[in-house]
Amino acid sequence: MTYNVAILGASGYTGAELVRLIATHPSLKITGLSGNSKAGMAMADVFPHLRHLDLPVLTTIEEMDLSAVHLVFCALPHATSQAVISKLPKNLKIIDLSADFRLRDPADYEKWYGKGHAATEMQGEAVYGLTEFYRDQIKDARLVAGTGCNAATGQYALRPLIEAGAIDLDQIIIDLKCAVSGAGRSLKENLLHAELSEGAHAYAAGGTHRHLGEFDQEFSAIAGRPVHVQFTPHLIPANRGILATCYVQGDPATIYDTLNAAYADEPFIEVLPMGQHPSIKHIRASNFCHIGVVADRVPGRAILIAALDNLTKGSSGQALQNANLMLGLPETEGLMLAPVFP
Ligand SMILES: NC(=O)C1=CN([C@@H]2O[C@H](COP(=O)(O)OP(=O)(O)OC[C@H]3O[C@@H](n4cnc5c(N)ncnc54)[C@H](OP(=O)(O)O)[C@@H]3O)[C@@H](O)[C@H]2O)C=CC1
Ligand SMILES: CC(=O)N[C@@H](CCC(=O)OP(=O)(O)O)C(=O)O
Repeated sequence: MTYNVAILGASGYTGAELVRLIATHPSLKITGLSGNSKAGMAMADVFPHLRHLDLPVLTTIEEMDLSAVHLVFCALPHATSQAVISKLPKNLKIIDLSADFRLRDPADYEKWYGKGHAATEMQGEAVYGLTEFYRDQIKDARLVAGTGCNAATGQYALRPLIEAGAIDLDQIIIDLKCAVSGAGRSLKENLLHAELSEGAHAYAAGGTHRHLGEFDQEFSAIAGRPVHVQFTPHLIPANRGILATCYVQGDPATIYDTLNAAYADEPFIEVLPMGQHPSIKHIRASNFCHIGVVADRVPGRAILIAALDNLTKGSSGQALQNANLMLGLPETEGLMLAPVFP
């Protein structure tokens, strides 16, 4: 059977990445693509790298015919997303890539996003989209909330360790580097080539980045008590990729064994041999996440390094993995592409 899918926000980076991945998916057909300022344009004119594909023209969301669509990917900015999703037909399966349905508590949403949520009843219904940890719920979900890309990277390194009680919960530091496509395709001064290239800077230091809402929600739920990690992201002059270096207190060998056991059967999570360092070059444009464990020179301390592609495992690849589950398809379908190297 072929399932029809529509992509809202197809003229953005994650939307285009969804098109790239779905183009060779054996069971999905793209029947609708939306843009906002780009509505009315051909995808080939917005994204020349997709020129070889026979794709629908970008329309507005209002113009889109969803009557024969099985699943919608919503790759819109947060806040816009909740307004759009709350009006979609109730029979549609939806994967939201924005932040709008990641936080289960409306008060948390308001705290981290500075505005009340307009569809609080749907917040409770949404399943958090970190596939490896919510697989069974995702299979039966109508609405799945794709994770933040930074939040996903840190969680892959740390979740099994918190679950196993293998690290000190009050001494977790996540030092993360994010490539520029993480900020989306809209024009921002600090993303201009002249200001970005040869540079690197921290942002949202001091515990203000909104992905802390996801870390707090998820880590505290696993631990059964509040967990407040220290987290500072940095913008780096790369196009795609996230590298999270996490400093923890715990026995390195136990940490390594715990991660290895947790991910032994996971098709997309690779724990590297002890002591090896992941690189964003090794997961580029793929759905893989690499995790390295290094023992510190001081006993009882370890460094975890996780790398994934923000546009693939951090958003659109994750979304496709979840779509496969929601539609009863093999979870890895369309996603086993090797990373692009060099
Ligand atoms: N980039 C990343 O690495 C990640 C992004 N996300 C989240 O995914 C979502 C999409 O991100 P990304 O693709 O990077 O964003 P982009 O800025 O690249 O794209 C945004 C898309 O939304 C459309 N859009 C903007 N405003 C409106 C509106 N008012 N009504 C309808 N459509 C609108 C744009 O249309 P047009 O261009 O035609 O105006 C475009 O298609 C965001 O919520 C983001 O936070 C999540 C994880 C990672
Ligand atoms: C470089 C850069 O700006 N990166 C973004 C990553 C955004 C992301 O994961 O998406 P959401 O906005 O959907 O949470 C950031 O750190 O905010």
